[in-house]
Amino acid sequence: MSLRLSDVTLTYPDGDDGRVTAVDGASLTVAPGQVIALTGPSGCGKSSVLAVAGTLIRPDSGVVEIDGTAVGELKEPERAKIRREAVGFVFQNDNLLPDLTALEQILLTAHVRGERPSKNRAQARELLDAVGLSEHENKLPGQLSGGMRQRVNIARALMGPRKVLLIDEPTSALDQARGRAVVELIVRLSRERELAALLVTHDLQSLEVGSATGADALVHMLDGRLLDSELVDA
Ligand SMILES: Nc1ncnc2c1ncn2[C@@H]1O[C@H](COP(=O)(O)OP(=O)(O)OP(=O)(O)O)[C@@H](O)[C@H]1O
Repeated sequence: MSLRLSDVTLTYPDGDDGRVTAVDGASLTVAPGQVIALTGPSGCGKSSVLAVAGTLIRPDSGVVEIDGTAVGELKEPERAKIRREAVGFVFQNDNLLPDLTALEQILLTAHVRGERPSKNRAQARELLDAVGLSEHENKLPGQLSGGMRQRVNIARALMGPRKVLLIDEPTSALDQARGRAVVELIVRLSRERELAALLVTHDLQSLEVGSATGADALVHMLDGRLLDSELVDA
């Protein structure tokens, strides 16, 4: 399994000597090529699940496995390596740098990993092609529409030997048609590349769970708990 959370609990200090429980005993398995959507009210813990799954935060208890490795037992440099190489993040804002072209935005990820851009140019071009932007590789973010920028963002998240894709509200800045196209793109690329994808969203209209172009399952979250997790925990 590419991503597995077993009985994960995460608390934060509440600023008053106490702790707030953001994730409460969450168990979830996402297989390669599977897309699980996670939804629930604001503050229920969705982003915290992504942060734990992506090794950005260590949980208080429980096990997180990425591509079969229990990442909680690793030291920080090893966790950082897995995060840089195996995990792609897509956040709601595209966070593109204003002075880099679409191609350069994607190459930057490899540059951060210490690789030479020339080595990765072919993969970056292939990713731009996969998101339908090969004719726009030299454009700056200011010359692209919101939907195109989000597609650059997705291509950037896929650069490298990815196993897991973690996506937080990718459609919130888009209208419904573009939002649906972005979700379809995430689903198609995750299946083609056998990525385990966990997609946080409020936008259930863009989802079409169970259809050919939709997520494989929808998991509801409330007060830190995954309500339907048995559906996908087999
Ligand atoms: N860094 C932090 N320090 C303290 N409490 C936090 C921190 N981050 C999140 N929380 C709290 O943890 C709980 C879960 O927050 P989280 O952001 O994971 O929820 P969410 O479902 O993603 O919300 P939203 O949909 O609004 O983004 C909330 O009560 C929130 O206030």
